[in-house]
Amino acid sequence: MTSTTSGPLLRIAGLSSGYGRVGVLEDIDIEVDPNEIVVVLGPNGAGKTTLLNSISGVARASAGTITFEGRDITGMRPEQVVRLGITHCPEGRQIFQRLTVEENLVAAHIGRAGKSFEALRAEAFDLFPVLKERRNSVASRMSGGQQQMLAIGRALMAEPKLLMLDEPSLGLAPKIVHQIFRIILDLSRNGISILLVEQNVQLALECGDYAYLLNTGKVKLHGPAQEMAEHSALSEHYLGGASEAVLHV
Ligand SMILES: Nc1ncnc2c1ncn2[C@@H]1O[C@H](COP(=O)(O)OP(=O)(O)OP(=O)(O)O)[C@@H](O)[C@H]1O
Repeated sequence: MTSTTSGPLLRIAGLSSGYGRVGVLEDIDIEVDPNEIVVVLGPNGAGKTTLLNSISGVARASAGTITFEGRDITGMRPEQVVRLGITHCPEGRQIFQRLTVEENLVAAHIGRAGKSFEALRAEAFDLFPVLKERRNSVASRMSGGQQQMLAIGRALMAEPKLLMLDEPSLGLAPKIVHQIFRIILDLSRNGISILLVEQNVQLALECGDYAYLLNTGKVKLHGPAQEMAEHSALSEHYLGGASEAVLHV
């Protein structure tokens, strides 16, 4: 296992994966460059979450490779993957509902790259001042937007080089969604690469550098986000259930 810093940060080549004997992804190629925001779009059941689960070691690869910073991480356990600098912020947030903001942040600090808990907490509070205001509040008492901010704040406590966000805008009011997307842009400007699964096609493509469209476990379309945005009518149509033939145009 050699490690190099040249080339993409994350390279997925010929990946097929799933859960037990259930195959979901088939022959997927995806790359994320340093400082890039890569968007993954697709209808329900397309395999977007399974892609993130495959990278974080939750879903098992049956073929292909996942390489991070030149190191083959295929088949690594989730805790090993986190320690290498990949953090998965799952759909539905999955914060500890009964714990306070502060306790949630403490639980997520793994001391990966040597920054102290206090330094990382200060960074999270700078990004999300509401978390500082509500540091002693129990998570379940907070709004959906605040809980999403806590979920991202928690993910940052592991000092990721690559942050994977699964539908961070889900169920949130438009004003909060814009706030979350501004934070995502800030994170990428601060050197964190982002792999973003989103149903909000328009905002995701405005924010992203490159995008992939998944359906039935395969990459159907990919390209620079701006070019993909020109396909947005197609994507919207697609998200409503267009045929594969249309997508191959
Ligand atoms: N733990 C699991 N075990 C078996 N099959 C699963 C499991 N999780 C998901 N699947 C199946 O894998 C397929 C892809 O699901 P996945 O959650 O990756 O899609 P998605 O694109 O993220 O969809 P959504 O937008 O609804 O979250 C679906 O057919 C789903 O039923």
